[in-house]
Amino acid sequence: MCGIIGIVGRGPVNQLVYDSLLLLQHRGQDAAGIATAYGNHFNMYKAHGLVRDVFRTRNMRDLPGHAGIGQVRYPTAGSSDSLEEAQPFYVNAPFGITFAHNGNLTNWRELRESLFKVDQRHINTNSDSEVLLNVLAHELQSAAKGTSLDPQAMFNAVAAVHRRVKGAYSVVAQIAGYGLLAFRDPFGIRPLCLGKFESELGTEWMVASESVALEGSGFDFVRDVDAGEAIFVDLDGNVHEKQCADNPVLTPCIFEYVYFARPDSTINGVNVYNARLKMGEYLADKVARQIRLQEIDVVMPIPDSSRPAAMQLASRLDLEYREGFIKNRYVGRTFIMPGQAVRKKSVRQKLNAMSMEFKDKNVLLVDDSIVRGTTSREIVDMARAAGARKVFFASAAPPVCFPNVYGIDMPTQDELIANGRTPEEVAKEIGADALVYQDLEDLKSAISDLNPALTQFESSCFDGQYVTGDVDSAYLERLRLTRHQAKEGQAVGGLQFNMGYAANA
Ligand SMILES: O=P(O)(O)OC[C@H]1O[C@H](OP(=O)(O)OP(=O)(O)O)[C@H](O)[C@@H]1O
Ligand SMILES: NC(=O)CC[C@H](N)C(=O)O
Ligand SMILES: [Mg+2]
Repeated sequence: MCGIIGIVGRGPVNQLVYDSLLLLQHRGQDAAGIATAYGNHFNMYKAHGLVRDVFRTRNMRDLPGHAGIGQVRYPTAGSSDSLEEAQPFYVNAPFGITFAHNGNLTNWRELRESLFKVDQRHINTNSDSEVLLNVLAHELQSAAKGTSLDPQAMFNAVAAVHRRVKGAYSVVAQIAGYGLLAFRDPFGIRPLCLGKFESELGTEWMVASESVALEGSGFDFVRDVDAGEAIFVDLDGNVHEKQCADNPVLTPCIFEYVYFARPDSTINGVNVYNARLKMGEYLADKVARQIRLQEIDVVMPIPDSSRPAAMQLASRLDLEYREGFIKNRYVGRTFIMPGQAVRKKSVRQKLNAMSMEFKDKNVLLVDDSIVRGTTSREIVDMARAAGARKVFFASAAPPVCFPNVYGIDMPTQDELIANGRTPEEVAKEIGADALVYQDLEDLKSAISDLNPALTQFESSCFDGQYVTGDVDSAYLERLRLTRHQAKEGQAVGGLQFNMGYAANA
């Protein structure tokens, strides 16, 4: 999951983009980048690492301008090693565009081929985002009247993008000399919202993945960008908006509410913290049906993301709530780290069990989700080593059994611990005495209860239903093989593949 920011301000925006990216750091820890517009000239800097490590004073000084975009990356296509795949991206024609994307395209291979053979555009990385930028650039070129562009032409271009592209995409793009264009795919799978700030010099606008980035930077939340909608803010701060999809159906990723988003964000009218409290309530009722409550001495969260759900579960069941695991605040999120070895090592570095909370107790550990089982395996082990008698486990999300192709890096089924296993078998695998999973219907209700208008969700990792309609078993098998080949170090793409592709095509 990546985090994106776009700002049209009244003064220099480099610090503002930086500060907002810091507020989205939980969405991507691999690379960060900022591109600012100074008149018709773009300045850009991107590198691997956390925001605070990427930008030095000299880099910030080299980012002048009253408008800018930024991105924090969690790769789902290409690789985490390639700096060329870090964002923002830039193309020089038409007009000059800098671009940042959150999401993942499902038809990027087909698009890359048609871009090369028909549109005569060469893609030089394995990033689906570079493909998306080039589709946008091509459609802007087709929609523009000669050398000039108006908002209607931009909206026509976004409509054409919607017709060609499949998958998840929330986008911010700067068009040199014009302003900031932002849009969201017709299902609104990834979040995107708009905010404003009344400065002494006039209104400033910000588009961000999550509302926390707006509010934390002093901006007021205005609204979510609708599924399929495009918003254009010109360099004078005038806002133009248009629905560009033929048949938009808001179907947001349910995993944003479970894990990805910050609890203090509000997405599609639902506050994430409240949704997690509700998940705790529904989960409590299922725990009460499956485990004898007298057997549980204490409920504990697995920091950080499960805290609200665990707290509410304990309160509903009238059980004691304690924090037995202390988190090292200098270790990031383990799930979004690249590679299993580093994820496994980081769980131990990140969490430490305090024996006084575990000794001779039966504990119920609550996590927001169990995906590969990296965290739960280690945690159950740590709880026992700290003296726990019985270790029960509850997950605020249902079993994750299917790959995600829309911006979460879980591309193969065989890495998912619940794939092909019953909950009892997963319990055995992680070493727990019992395991309770949330039901999918209850998870959906936990969110819909807070906004009854929100009834449809992208929940493929739980139910195998892919909303874009182009993901079938053959697609998933190809994804699996690609991933296995990549792990074994075989050439499956990258720069050399692209060059070969160009030469042979
Ligand atoms: O089964 P797994 O593959 O281990 O994935 C699930 C775990 O990963 C996430 O935690 P993470 O450490 O990424 O972040 P958090 O501090 O926000 O909980 C999530 O909250 C679960 O704890
Ligand atoms: N998680 C995301 O949003 C990833 C964006 C893009 N697909 C990349 O890999 O860089
Ligand atoms: Mg966690």
